[in-house]
Amino acid sequence: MATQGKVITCKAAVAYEPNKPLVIEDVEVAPPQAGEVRVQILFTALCHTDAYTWSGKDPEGLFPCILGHEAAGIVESVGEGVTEVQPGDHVIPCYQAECKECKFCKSGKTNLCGKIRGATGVGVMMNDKKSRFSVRGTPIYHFMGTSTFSQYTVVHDVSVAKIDPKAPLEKVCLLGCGVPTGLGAVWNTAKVEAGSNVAIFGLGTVGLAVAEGAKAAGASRIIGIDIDNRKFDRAKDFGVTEFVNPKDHEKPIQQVLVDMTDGGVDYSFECIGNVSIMRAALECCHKGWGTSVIVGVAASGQEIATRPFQLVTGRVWKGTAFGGFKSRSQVPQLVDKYMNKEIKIDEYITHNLTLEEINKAFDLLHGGDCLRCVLEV
Ligand SMILES: NC(=O)C1=CN([C@@H]2O[C@H](COP(=O)(O)OP(=O)(O)OC[C@H]3O[C@@H](n4cnc5c(N)ncnc54)[C@H](OP(=O)(O)O)[C@@H]3O)[C@@H](O)[C@H]2O)C=CC1
Ligand SMILES: N[C@@H](CCC(=O)N[C@@H](CSC=O)C(=O)NCC(=O)O)C(=O)O
Ligand SMILES: [Zn+2]
Ligand SMILES: [Zn+2]
Repeated sequence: MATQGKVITCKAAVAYEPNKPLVIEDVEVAPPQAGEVRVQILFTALCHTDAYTWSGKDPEGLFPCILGHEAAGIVESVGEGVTEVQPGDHVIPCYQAECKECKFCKSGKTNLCGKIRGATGVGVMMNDKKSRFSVRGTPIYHFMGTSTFSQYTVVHDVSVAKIDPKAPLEKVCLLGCGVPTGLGAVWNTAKVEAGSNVAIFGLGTVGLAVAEGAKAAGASRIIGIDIDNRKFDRAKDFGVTEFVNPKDHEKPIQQVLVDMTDGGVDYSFECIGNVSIMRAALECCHKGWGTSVIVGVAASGQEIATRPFQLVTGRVWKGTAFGGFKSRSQVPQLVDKYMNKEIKIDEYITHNLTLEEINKAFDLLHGGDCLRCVLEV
């Protein structure tokens, strides 16, 4: 490979300051060190979490940085000791690593991995605690261990899933975050059973993927809650059977749902990132067994609250990261499921733009029509 072992200069979208438009820059990307992989990113989507960090509300948000964590590409080169991928492999970068060796990975109880989390939380690589990105000599922080708003990125080898080379990268990039998160929240975290009543707060990509997962699990009532009535038509295609807009009711939304479901739902999912709604999602659950899963990411300083009596009387409060999927093992399986038409992806892609148009893509993300916007990088 002509570029192997050399610095690559390529285009990337740099976030210099919170809420200031991203700048398309010529970025220098250093070669991968031991245990690292340099990936040519071909397609990346935007997730609400990118907007959250860009907003300045993420306590781990560091600037200047290269955001992006829902992408697909091709391995350009690998560092010393990398055995599981090689140049030319088609891959999905995974912000939730899977080393298969740490106490988290070995526990069998979680998909969280501890091997590199300390480095990814401070925007650097594990080896030397430095960034592989720079612009005119100034280091640019990594983000979530992925930084996919760049034509080339460097990731840890434990953060890259090798996938079927026949899979269309412009579609399966979505398996880097939102769709698995929603499906896995239902299948892995809540373990919804057939016949259950489910409430989903927030009908964006993550909420709709929860609906898709709940339908596949055989849920009988799937109640979507959103503040925009236009969301319902689209949500029906993903499995939502009933729609509630809190603005149409005087009573608190949890009471509305309790009344609708003879005492509360079996499972609820908060897919917004709003701590008041997290409380409502818990309190709309049935006494004795109702389980609420927090999926949304809330801003720094926000805290959840409820009367402990809600838990004493049998409701369960849980959370999920990447839907509980073990990334390197299970992302390739999700790709296969998509190829076998067992899960949707195309239906979540409402817009397609290029990396140069990334600021327009962020504007779209805040409009009600956009689920996922895929950028050609
Ligand atoms: N735990 C994890 O691993 C992951 C968490 N996330 C988080 O999940 C959340 C959802 O992500 P994503 O689907 O991309 O985001 P979206 O913004 O697309 O979805 C959120 C939806 O909730 C709606 N909404 C906003 N306020 C309310 C309200 N008060 N009541 C009901 N609905 C409301 C929004 O409407 P409108 O568009 O009109 O504002 C939107 O349709 C985010 O917080 C994201 O950071 C994402 C991926 C992984
Ligand atoms: N830095 C953020 C962390 C936000 C968060 O919870 N991220 C999710 C993924 S959100 C994807 O779109 C996650 O996987 N969390 C587990 C983890 O190890 O980060 C903050 O501090 O708010
Ligand atoms: Zn995401
Ligand atoms: Zn691990």
